[in-house]
Amino acid sequence: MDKKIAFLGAGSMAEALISGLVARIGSRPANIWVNNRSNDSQLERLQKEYGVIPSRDMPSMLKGAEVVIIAVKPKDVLAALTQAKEHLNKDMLLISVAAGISTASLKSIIDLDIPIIRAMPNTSAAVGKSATALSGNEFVKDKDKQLAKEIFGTVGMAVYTDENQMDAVTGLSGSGPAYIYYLIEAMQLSAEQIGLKPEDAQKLIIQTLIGAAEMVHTSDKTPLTLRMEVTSPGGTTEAGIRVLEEKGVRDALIECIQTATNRSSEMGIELSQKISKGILSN
Ligand SMILES: NC(=O)C1=CN([C@@H]2O[C@H](COP(=O)(O)OP(=O)(O)OC[C@H]3O[C@@H](n4cnc5c(N)ncnc54)[C@H](O)[C@@H]3O)[C@@H](O)[C@H]2O)C=CC1
Ligand SMILES: O=C(O)[C@@H]1CCC=N1
Repeated sequence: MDKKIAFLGAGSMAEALISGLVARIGSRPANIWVNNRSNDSQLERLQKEYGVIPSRDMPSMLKGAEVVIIAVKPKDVLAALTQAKEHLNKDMLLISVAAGISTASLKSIIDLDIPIIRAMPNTSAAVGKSATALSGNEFVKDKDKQLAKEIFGTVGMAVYTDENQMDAVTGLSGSGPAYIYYLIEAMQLSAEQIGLKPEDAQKLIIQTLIGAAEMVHTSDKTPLTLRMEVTSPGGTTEAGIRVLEEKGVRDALIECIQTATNRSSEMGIELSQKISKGILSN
């Protein structure tokens, strides 16, 4: 891709997207510009590792940029966009990955009628496996939708949805990798306790997860059917799953995703309040 892309923010999400873009679409690294608030060594590292251009000079960053991606924390969106807004124009596509922040809030900060896409990827973008949901404001045209889909499509799967679904997407798949890592951490701890060698356990855990994901992905069977196929009456799985049920793990997961979803919506409200009070700092 030959388009100039400017990243405002250079943290985990920006890096996951950059690494995916550079590795997968052969985006020319010299077309990817990136800034952050103050961490010079992080910018140097990104330059070294991916060949992208670090810059804190907003006019140079945004001059000729066709896509501007906001990848700062939700609480920093107002400050970052306030700094950028006079260099934005209607030929640009603004994409925000900030959790909870609506396209209406973004538009009210920049005060410009330009296409804005709210995206919710996840950090598996770094390995080309993000699950990304996208939604756009009223100025988004088909070509903008295609461009965003191309960008996020190169780092995984990308689908369009209604903006009112985005908080739920954030709670489910935006935060989702962390839930899976949490499960892996627990499996690692238990492997230690049951006396497995850590290096064997690691390989077994990873392959078990990949295999189960692949089964759900490719099989016509429901997860329940697949689970029942593992569960022999009176056997090990039944004994293990009984503990999960007794401890309320299913309910805990449901509550976890609901709470993350609620938090996304709260973060949106917090930003709206800051915008209406004109508070730029954290
Ligand atoms: N980490 C994740 O799994 C995901 C994160 N997101 C969203 O991505 C955004 C970034 O998250 P992370 O990368 O995890 O955060 P992070 O804390 O790793 O990175 C944030 C970056 O923004 C920079 N920054 C702060 N204020 C700035 C300003 N005024 N101008 C320019 N840069 C500024 C920081 O220096 C840092 O480089 C958040 O809004 C988050 O909701 C979305 C999906 C998944
Ligand atoms: O924890 C967060 O707020 C961000 C949004 C989705 C994943 N990480």
